[in-house]
Parts: sequence; C-alpha cells; structure tokens
Amino acid sequence: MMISLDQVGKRYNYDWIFRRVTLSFEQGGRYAILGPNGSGKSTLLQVIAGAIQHSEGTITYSTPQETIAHDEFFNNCTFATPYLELVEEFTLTEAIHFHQQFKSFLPGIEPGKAMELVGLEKAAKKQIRYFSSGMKQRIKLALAILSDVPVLMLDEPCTNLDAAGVAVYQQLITEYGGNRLIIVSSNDEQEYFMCKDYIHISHYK
Ligand SMILES: Nc1ncnc2c1ncn2[C@@H]1O[C@H](COP(=O)(O)OP(=O)(O)OP(=O)(O)O)[C@@H](O)[C@H]1O
Repeated sequence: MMISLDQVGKRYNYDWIFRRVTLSFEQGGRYAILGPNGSGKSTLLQVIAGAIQHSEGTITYSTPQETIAHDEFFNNCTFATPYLELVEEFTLTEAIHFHQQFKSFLPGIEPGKAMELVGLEKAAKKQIRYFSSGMKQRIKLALAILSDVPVLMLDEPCTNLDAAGVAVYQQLITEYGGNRLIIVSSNDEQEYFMCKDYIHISHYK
C-alpha cells in the first residue's frame, strides 16, 4: 500500500491547520508526525486515513496493481487513538470477537494469544467499563497492531501506559510490525522509536 498526498491542506473555519503537504508513504515505511500540542498532528493523521475530509489537494491510495477507492481504504487500515472509545458493555472477549467481524487478526493470532500479548489474559471476562485507562489502551493497541491490514495509524499510542505497557507496545511493533506501513502521531520518542522518517507539522503552516 502506498499513500500519496499532493498539496493537501485542512482548515477549520478560517484557520488553516496545515497547507501544501506533499508526501508519499510507502509500504514497510515507519513515519512519525511530530509537533507541539494543538499543532495538527492528529488532524493530519486522520486526513491521511480519510477519517476526516481535507479542504484542498489530493490523496491517493494505491498498491502496485491498482488504485484503492477512498471508501475502500478503511478496509486496509486500523487506527488506535485515545479518542475512539471501546464499547463499555462488552467483556474483553466480546470486544475482540466484535472487532474480528470487521478485521481478522494476523495468521496465528487467536483471541487468547492477543490478550496474553498485552498482559490481559486474566481479564477475558471482565467488562470494558471496569478496565483502567491503561488497560483500555492495551486493548486498542492489540486490536490495531494484531489486525491483518497493510496500514497502521497510531495516535499517541503510549497514552495512559506505564513503563511495562510501553515495553508491551514496543514489543508488539517490533514483532508484528512486519512489512506494514506505520504512521505515528506523537510527542514522545518512546512512541516513535521505530520511525526513520519524521514529518514536522510546523513545516506546513
Ligand atoms: N472539529 C474541529 N473544529 C475546529 N477546530 C478543530 C477541530 N478539531 C481540531 N481542531 C483544532 O485543530 C488544531 C489541531 O488539533 P490536533 O488535535 O490535530 O492537534 P495535535 O497536534 O494532535 O495536538 P495534541 O498534541 O495536543 O494531541 C487545534 O487548534 C484544534 O483546536
């Protein structure tokens, strides 16, 4: 999967959040979107994912064989963000089964294994509403990183994680990142430890 942005901009009312973003994201690449609070990192990540509409410019999704339609791209991508909520009424087991109706896990990953990888195997039957914020973040990371899709979008992936949680995140990326395209929006080096390409949002003001 390759994602190309050509002169892309986003504005809210009269405020341009960023303009003239021309970038290519390639299969297997690791990209970090960097900048201070409120600079537009999350907005750019959501624009790249097609989750919010850009105001100008063109975004193209493609594989070596074909161009992917915008309304098909979400099938190729998972998103982990602090602002997307889990369904609180589900148990962890139900949350995983629900997710798998839309995105299956990587080969060899069963629900039990996914829980174990993020240290939540003892919480399989607990309702999400009783999970701590760090436990919820571990679930979001497992659902995103272990899904069998070519593109991972991670917005502040270590939000609410303790040191052990950060180690779990880094282990998941290292072990299961594979040849996928990963884009991280972050202020924290621990979150973008694997990235070689840095996009400074301040360059696009
Ligand atoms: N729906 C919206 N309507 C109006 N302004 C918005 C909207 N969403 C975001 N903004 C504004 O866009 C700017 C960029 O926000 P964004 O959340 O992308 O920043 P960020 O760099 O991810 O910040 P942080 O590091 O704090 O998460 C902010 O000024 C924010 O107030």
